[in-house]
Amino acid sequence: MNTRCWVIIPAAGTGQRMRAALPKQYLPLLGRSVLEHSLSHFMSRQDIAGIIVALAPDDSYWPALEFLGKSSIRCVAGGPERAVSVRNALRELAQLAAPDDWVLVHDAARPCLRASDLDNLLDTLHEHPIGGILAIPVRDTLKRVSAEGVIADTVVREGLWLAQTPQMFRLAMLAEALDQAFTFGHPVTDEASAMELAGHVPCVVEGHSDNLKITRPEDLPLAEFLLSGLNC
Ligand SMILES: Nc1ccn([C@@H]2O[C@H](COP(=O)(O)OP(=O)(O)OP(=O)(O)O)[C@@H](O)[C@H]2O)c(=O)n1
Ligand SMILES: C[C@](O)(CO)[C@H](O)COP(=O)(O)O
Repeated sequence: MNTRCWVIIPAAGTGQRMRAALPKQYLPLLGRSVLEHSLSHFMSRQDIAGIIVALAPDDSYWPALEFLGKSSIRCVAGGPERAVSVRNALRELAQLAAPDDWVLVHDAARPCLRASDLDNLLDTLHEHPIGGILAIPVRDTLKRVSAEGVIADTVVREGLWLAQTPQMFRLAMLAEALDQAFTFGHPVTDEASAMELAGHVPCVVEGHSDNLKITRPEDLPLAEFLLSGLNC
């Protein structure tokens, strides 16, 4: 049976750390919004069955966006945390997809995803029983810093990776894992954390550091440089 691939784009955040006048996923980036760039990596792909975007319930920006293919995207109400937004989208997706279908969750705030990294993730994991994530190994020395702003200790960085998105998991497994995380009150900041808590062992596919998450003001000009250089 051919399993299909679906995409969930959590785009319901408020971008507090960005300190911008509007949610960071709607900030302009080379002539279109950050969100449109992130969506564009999936819109034209024949191997993506559909896209669900989780929007803030009071989002007034999405209706004003006009781009080719927008009407093919389903929208759901996001929640107070990213994981709730993803869970809401999974519930919508459960009406469209089969339990063993793949779901790729990709942050709206990651517009610089390389097509080659997405291809590599799909090619590496498409027959895997569980799935996994894009990630990059830590390159800097890591310090744990105390509340007083001084170094408490140095964290051994061997084996440490920075999780990115897309995070690619079997739909039913992920939905169950997220529900369990909420049931047991475990806050999760990514899908892999919920899968780990459920006892699964997600894979890691190495990506690139330019798949940055636009989080703070300095990230936007960096994304502009990367996108113009990568001709994404
Ligand atoms: N309740 C939330 C919070 C975040 N997100 C989305 O999850 C992605 C990663 O979250 P993050 O970078 O933390 O975005 P914000 O929560 O908007 O940022 P901040 O923490 O600075 O407010 C973003 O695309 C964001 O829109 C979401 O869909 N629902
Ligand atoms: C999912 C994620 O991008 C992986 O690094 C990250 O956990 C999102 O965290 P945020 O605090 O919601 O930005």
